[in-house]
Amino acid sequence: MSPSALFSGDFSDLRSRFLAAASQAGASLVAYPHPLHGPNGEQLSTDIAYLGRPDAAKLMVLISGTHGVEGPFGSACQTAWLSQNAPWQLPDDTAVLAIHLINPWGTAWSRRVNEDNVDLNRNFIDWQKGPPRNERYATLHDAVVWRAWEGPERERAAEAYDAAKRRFGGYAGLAPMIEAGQYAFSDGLYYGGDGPVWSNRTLIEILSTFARQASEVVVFDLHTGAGPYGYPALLSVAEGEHAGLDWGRHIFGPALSVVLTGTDATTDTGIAATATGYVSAAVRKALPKARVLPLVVECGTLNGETVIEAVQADNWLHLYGKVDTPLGERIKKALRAAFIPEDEDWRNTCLATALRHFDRAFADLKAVGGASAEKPVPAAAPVAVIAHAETVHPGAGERPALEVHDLHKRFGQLSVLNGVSLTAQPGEVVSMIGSSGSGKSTFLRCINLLEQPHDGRVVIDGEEIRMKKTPDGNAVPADMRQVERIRSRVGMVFQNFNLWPHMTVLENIIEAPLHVLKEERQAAVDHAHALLKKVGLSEKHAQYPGQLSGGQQQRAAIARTLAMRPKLILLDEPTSALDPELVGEVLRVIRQLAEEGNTMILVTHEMQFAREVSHKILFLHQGKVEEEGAPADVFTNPRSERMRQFLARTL
Ligand SMILES: Nc1ncnc2c1ncn2[C@@H]1O[C@H](COP(=O)(O)OP(=O)(O)OP(=O)(O)O)[C@@H](O)[C@H]1O
Repeated sequence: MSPSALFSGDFSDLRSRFLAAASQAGASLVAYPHPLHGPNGEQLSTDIAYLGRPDAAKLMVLISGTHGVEGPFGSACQTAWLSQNAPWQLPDDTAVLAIHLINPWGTAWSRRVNEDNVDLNRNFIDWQKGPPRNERYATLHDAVVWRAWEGPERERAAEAYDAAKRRFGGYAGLAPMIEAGQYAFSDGLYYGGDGPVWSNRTLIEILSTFARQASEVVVFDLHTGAGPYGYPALLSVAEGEHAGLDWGRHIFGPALSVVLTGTDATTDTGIAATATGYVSAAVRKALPKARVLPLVVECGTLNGETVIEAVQADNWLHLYGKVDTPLGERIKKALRAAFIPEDEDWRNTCLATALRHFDRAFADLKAVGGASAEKPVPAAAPVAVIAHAETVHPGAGERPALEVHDLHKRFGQLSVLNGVSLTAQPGEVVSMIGSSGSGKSTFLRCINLLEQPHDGRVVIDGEEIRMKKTPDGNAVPADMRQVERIRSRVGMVFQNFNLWPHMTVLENIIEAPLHVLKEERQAAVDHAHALLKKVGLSEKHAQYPGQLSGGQQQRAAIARTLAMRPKLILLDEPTSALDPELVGEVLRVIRQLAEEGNTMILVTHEMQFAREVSHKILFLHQGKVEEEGAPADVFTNPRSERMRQFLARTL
């Protein structure tokens, strides 16, 4: 395989090449499954390969995919270096840890950010202290984030952008303000998040498992997209001087550029010296006793303004556009080209330079304190899979969270459900899609008996709702106490929020826990505050629903649902009553619930979101399941003509 071919293919190709090279090298492999899947329905994970003794004091770490779409470069470097040095010989005191695609979602979906629109390299801040403020970005936000691809709003944004460029000395003056990262606009560029994201938590877990023993550590974080085209730069990014930087200067001399970051710091390397929250900071913080040399290989591609335009367009596409359209495909292609050019020379140069840096650093690492004898690497343990508590894959072998068999419902003469069945395993997200009037909402309402089905069975968490027949042949619940009990385990989020207008947000949330679950008041209040923090509404607890935006009301409604600790959450078009700019904040909360392993049945018209977040899609047509399956199958290869027509209308 030619070196440049190591860059090609999708997430699964990169992953299988890395795993093959790592096993050939004799590495122990561990997979950290990501809670979401890729565009082809593939299971996503961050994989690690560890070569050497577990107690090795000297450790070389290679990280790829911090910015998802840049992943193919880092992956190619890892795969090539592991293959090039096979069969591996290592001294007893030296080990290698390759962390493959730390933001696997971003690589799989070709996004620079992660599943929460977060720039991972701005997320490693000290969250105890709270995020820094970026007032300058706030003044630019409306100029770089627009809701419509064309039209007056986009034109106004373009004018504002040009005016800002004139005011701040061109794009070069603007870039440090935008790229510094910001923590106030979750739909914005270089958003650092509102807490540690999955990739952040996973990296820290990996380091504390595999690097804790090491006292001398070299870390390479592999990037593209900044600096001159095809000219890989070697950088070390730090908030201040430390021993690792001197070590780096000693190894690389003038080939290493040290970038000291700070609010008004500058650099000519193409990366943002104004930013905080870099991986480099995280590694040093995670390994406080070690001497750490954090290095970045940064391969320049297109000029900075073209790169940021590609990122901006992708941000629009993800928030307001549709990926599966000619425009969507054009935007994705431009984004990929801005980070991984289809250019054999660029690829070969970047790869060869990175491998040289690895070799040089590794030679010095082995020599620290005197080189020990090299020996063949011992046989590796088989692949292990670490399932985080929060990412446990929907449960095989457990009883289903929900089973619905052959559900029928009529309104007068109108047959709305004509035998709908559905099974959801614990932790699964099932999305119901279909035209208006196809019966989706009615189906949800029948599950918790807000509507009474005429026939069929509903089993929730193993308990079947007992029904009896009336003299006219209809089915009604046999035991209303059972219905109440089961209902208390099923949360429902409505299109129109349904908050009590005369109660504050906090009172809305504690109402049912106090009266239905009989929780102690203080416990209910504490839980409510924790939930408000989770949905980003800590400040709003004393406000009344009428004082909140639609998106905030819906997030409060979600917190109220969660307060009942539901086994199953039903969401009935939770974003369709919202203005477009408020949809994203609610989808992000729902996505977080999915990542945390909540079982959810979601009725939605947000196709891209359904595709990304669901394990299963059900397409209803005239009260029947017309098509069902994994999102990648249903959206990419619809079997029925009706589904094809529906997608053509909605995508
Ligand atoms: N309470 C009711 N009484 C009479 N007809 C009803 C009632 N609720 C729903 N319907 C009818 O049942 C059909 C299915 O409605 P339902 O709301 O389940 O569809 P849907 O697929 O959720 O549509 P949408 O996407 O527009 O919300 C529609 O024709 C609707 O008018």
